[in-house]
Amino acid sequence: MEKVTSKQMNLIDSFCIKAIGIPGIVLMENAALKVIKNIDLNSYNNFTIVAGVGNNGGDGLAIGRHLSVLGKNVNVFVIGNVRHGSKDFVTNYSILRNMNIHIHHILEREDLKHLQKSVRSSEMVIDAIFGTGLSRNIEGLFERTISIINKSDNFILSVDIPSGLSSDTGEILNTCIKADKTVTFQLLKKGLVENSGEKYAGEIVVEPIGMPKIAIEKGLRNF
Ligand SMILES: NC(=O)C1=CN([C@@H]2O[C@H](COP(=O)(O)OP(=O)(O)OC[C@H]3O[C@@H](n4cnc5c(N)ncnc54)[C@H](O)[C@@H]3O)[C@@H](O)[C@H]2O)[C@H](O)CC1
Ligand SMILES: [K+]
Repeated sequence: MEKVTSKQMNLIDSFCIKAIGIPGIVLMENAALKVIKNIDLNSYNNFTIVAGVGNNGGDGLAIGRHLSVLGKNVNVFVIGNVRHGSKDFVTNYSILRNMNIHIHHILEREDLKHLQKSVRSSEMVIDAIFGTGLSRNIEGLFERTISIINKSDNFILSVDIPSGLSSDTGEILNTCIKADKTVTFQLLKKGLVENSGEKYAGEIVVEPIGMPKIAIEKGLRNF
């Protein structure tokens, strides 16, 4: 199976959006629905969603919306500065607010007790903190958040990449989510099957999200 780097994925992404005209929010919605497809909805009713403020976080918020609409109990946490949020993250953030779905913001250590309480009462954590945009060592509140999630006895499903794993090299950037399952979008990211990837990714499922072959070939030609 073809393995790609984050650079190649970004090329494919931007070709889809800019050259073909598939809006990023459409890809994000497709991604969210493919994660829902990989959740056994008969076995899980209580979820903790932990989202960063990039598009990986946007995926997480869209997943939370669908789970809520399906009648599941969902606690949504956002970590990072929403004002720095990506465009598509902000779209999904606003939708949740308009639906009066409470969003817990992890801004200081004090806020972690709400996360601790949530993971004690949930059965599954959706890890949507970082995806292919992880760019430096994870520290501070992000590190503590990952530790709380890893110590919980929840089933951990990572969106695209376990947060903390480099999608290019499979190295851990100081700490990493230890996922039971990773649903990765469209193509297998190199880091998932190299170095620490296999130890942290859990079961890997590659789910197409509607990217046309013409876009994929564009990205694969650039390495
Ligand atoms: N490629 C596709 O076809 C699709 C990808 N989707 C999802 O988008 C993410 C990639 O999103 P991106 O916005 O590029 O980056 P991330 O969300 O992974 O994170 C970037 C975010 O995090 C900040 N950051 C990076 N490193 C750190 C750190 N160590 N500490 C704190 N903050 C950090 C950075 O500043 C950004 O704010 C991909 O994985 C998919 O899940 C689409 O949604 C679907 C199509
Ligand atoms: K993730």
